[in-house]
Amino acid sequence: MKNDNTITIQNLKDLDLLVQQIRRLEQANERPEKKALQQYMSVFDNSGAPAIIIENDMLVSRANPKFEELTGFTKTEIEGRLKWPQFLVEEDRERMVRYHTLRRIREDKAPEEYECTVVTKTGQLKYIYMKVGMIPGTRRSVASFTDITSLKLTEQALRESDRRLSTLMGNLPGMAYRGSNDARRTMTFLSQGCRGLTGLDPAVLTGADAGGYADLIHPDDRKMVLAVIQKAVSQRRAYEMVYRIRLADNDGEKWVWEKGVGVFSPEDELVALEGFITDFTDQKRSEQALVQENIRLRSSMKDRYQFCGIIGKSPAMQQIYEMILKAAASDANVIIYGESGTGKELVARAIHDTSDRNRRNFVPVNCGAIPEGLFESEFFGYKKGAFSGAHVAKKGYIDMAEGGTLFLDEVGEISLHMQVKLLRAIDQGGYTPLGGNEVLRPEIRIVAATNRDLKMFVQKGLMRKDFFYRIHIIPIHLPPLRERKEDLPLLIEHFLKKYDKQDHGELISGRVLEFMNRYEWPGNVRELQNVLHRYATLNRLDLVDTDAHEPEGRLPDFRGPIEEQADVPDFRTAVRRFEKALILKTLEQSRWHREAAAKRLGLPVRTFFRKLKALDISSA
Ligand SMILES: Nc1ncnc2c1ncn2[C@@H]1O[C@H](COP(=O)(O)OP(=O)(O)OP(=O)(O)O)[C@@H](O)[C@H]1O
Repeated sequence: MKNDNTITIQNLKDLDLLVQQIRRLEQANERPEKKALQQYMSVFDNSGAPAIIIENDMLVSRANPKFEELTGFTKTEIEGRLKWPQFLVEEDRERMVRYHTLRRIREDKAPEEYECTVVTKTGQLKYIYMKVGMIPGTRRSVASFTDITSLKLTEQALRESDRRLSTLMGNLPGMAYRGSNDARRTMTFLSQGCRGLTGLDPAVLTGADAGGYADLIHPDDRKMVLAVIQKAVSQRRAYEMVYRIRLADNDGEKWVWEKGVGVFSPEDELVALEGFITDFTDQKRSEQALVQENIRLRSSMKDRYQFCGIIGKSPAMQQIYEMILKAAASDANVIIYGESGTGKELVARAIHDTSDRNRRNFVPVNCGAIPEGLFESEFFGYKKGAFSGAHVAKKGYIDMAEGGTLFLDEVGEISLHMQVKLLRAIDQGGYTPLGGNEVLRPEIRIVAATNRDLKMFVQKGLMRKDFFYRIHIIPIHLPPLRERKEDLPLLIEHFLKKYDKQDHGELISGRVLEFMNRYEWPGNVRELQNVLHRYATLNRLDLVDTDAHEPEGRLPDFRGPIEEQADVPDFRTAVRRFEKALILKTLEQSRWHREAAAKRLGLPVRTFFRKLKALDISSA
């Protein structure tokens, strides 16, 4: 505090200084001169905080303008007329009188600072925080106030909303939580719903030496739960999952549904996880019952001639349908063996579509078409700027398949080096997108496919044993078309219906059908599909005869497209038709082995696959 007239008491600290100053003058035995006193009184009056001087008999002898403002009484109404307790609510009076008396017996006996409630002239209540000190050598005290009404009201509103929230949470059919992001899932708060859900009192799980919530999670689900949380938190998004918990006292288990989110500080540090967990047992049980019922119904269906878009009613295909349903009901990895064109991808899709992953992605990857150098970026993705040319971040296949199915077609083409990386990614180790630093732990199911003998690959050292055993859990062997000729009529009918706008179906004579029946179908269903597609669009039936004898009247052979297409409208169309015919012919010669066809044409595998797509051959 400075010693001039411009000084004001801005707050309680200034009041302290004022009292100390008076005390010093007293101690120095220098009676404050009239002028100095006047100065102090002026400071008192100009104080930014309400202040009063209280006499021994509790009469207020001086009040500053701020106090007038606070209470609505004027100086004339207050000074020498009103006693301090008269400004207080009934409940506070006794306490204030006690402090007042104590302070005069021994100053340090009474608290210096406290809260009380003042009643204004109009009867309004004001919450105040006050500080009181004795004026040395006198029986007077000086009190200064801070109006904390709005603070108190906010506090009350907060308490009320807290109360309402906890009533609400207490009555919810589940438990709300706040906890740390650690492997034990330490909880700092659990709503009362904890008892109903887990059989445990919230205090048991939140106390200082409580075991973490992770202990309640079923051991088979724990890894998945932690991985889902880590992944969501690292991507700043909410997590949601269904898993099992074990109940207290070995009282069985429950399925629960959890949804939560990471809470971040303004400095962007993860401070907690908050969310909600609710009983999901009934829903899960009815879902499981439905899947079982589905399996039962489907298994009991006799003579199924098609399943999830797969055509075939041979006993071999019936067995495949059973296998698909069994694989769909489990979460284990699947490997599909079969020659090219037997429908391995169709089977993989059917497993995905009938499993409870069907709301997430099915991501097909042709491992044979990815050059070694691009493998990592294709599978793991990359961040923007990870390498020159990475102008935008790109998701990898693994991330795209999160929660769903990753279909690894031609899995035998994956190099040993990449097998290690993939294995680590899908097991505990996780993976990091190129140019990134967070470790992602995927939750995917792998369905792989191959037309090679993978056991032989392992023996020859072309496939790692651990990788093989990781993917070879449920094997499905798709029979080639020549071993299920009884499916031919159904397939022919199906494809002609699909492609034939002019209804050539009737034009396929008995002799041609017979020929088709004897034909070996090296390209399996894909070849049959392409032959019929061409037949429907070009009115030509091309088959490369192997051992079968052609029917009388010969099927038309492959002919040069230019002579045949005399009505070519332009150069580009002509080139396109030529390319298509050439590729089809080469595919036939390579028994529909696409890599072999690419090699024969001297094209890089990727380019060849692009062409197949552009010319609509792969989907034909
Ligand atoms: N049983 C079937 N019913 C209907 N269409 C089928 C059937 N089998 C295969 N197809 C069709 O044949 C084509 C090839 O099938 P798919 O791609 O699933 O075979 P694949 O075994 O994965 O072949 P590849 O090993 O060459 O990748 C697809 O267009 C598919 O729709």
